[in-house]
Amino acid sequence: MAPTVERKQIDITPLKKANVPIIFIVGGPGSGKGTQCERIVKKYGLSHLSSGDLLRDEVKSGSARGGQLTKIMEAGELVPLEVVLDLIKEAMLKEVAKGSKGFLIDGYPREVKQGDQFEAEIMPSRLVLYFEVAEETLVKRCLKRAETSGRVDDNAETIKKRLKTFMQSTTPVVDHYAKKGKLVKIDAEGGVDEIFGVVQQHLDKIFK
Ligand SMILES: Nc1ncnc2c1ncn2[C@@H]1O[C@H](COP(=O)(O)OP(=O)(O)O)[C@@H](O)[C@H]1O
Ligand SMILES: [Mg+2]
Repeated sequence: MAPTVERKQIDITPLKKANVPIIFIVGGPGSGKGTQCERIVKKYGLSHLSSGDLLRDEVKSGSARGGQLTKIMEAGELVPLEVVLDLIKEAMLKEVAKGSKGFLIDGYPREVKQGDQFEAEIMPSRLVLYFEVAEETLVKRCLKRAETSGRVDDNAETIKKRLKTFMQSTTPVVDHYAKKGKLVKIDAEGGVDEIFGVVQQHLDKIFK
């Protein structure tokens, strides 16, 4: 039984007051979530919060919790929901204080209960953008990124585990939001510009 993670008491009233659109960005490792989020931020001025980046920052902080996190990430497994959710909440509050127009929550949810917990504690997401890429393409892209990323989890062995985690835990997220009529599935095999063209067709409807 995983040790229960103590929750921080975080007052999210400012988030509820701001009531700006929240978009979940879902996709396998190397599916291009981060790349497309950069384009979206440039065009729509939204706040981009990557769960992986927030976790890596926590690891870099040298905190005791960071030490535990890096082991889980190197194993390609999922970090406890509560840890990620509290990091995201704190980051969202900082953004809202600066007047955020909306959020791209990148790399979260990675399992159905994460999405449900987020929506129960904060507010429902407006849309779920799912970047769909074939497994072999994901592996190729991650190995290519490994040449420069310096990430502890960009190596052949961990990439395989992350893929397994994605197939097992995250693909159910896609069906979960498809059933809610909130999923936009985007073929992300092609070039960055072509994919971003499709992304804009969906986001232009929300952000004038
Ligand atoms: N929502 C999450 N829940 C649990 N663990 C997460 C979550 N997001 C990221 N992680 C951890 O951080 C690692 C890297 O995530 P990320 O940077 O989003 O990878 P990528 O961008 O390649 O998909 C994941 O393999 C996992 O160990
Ligand atoms: Mg990423």
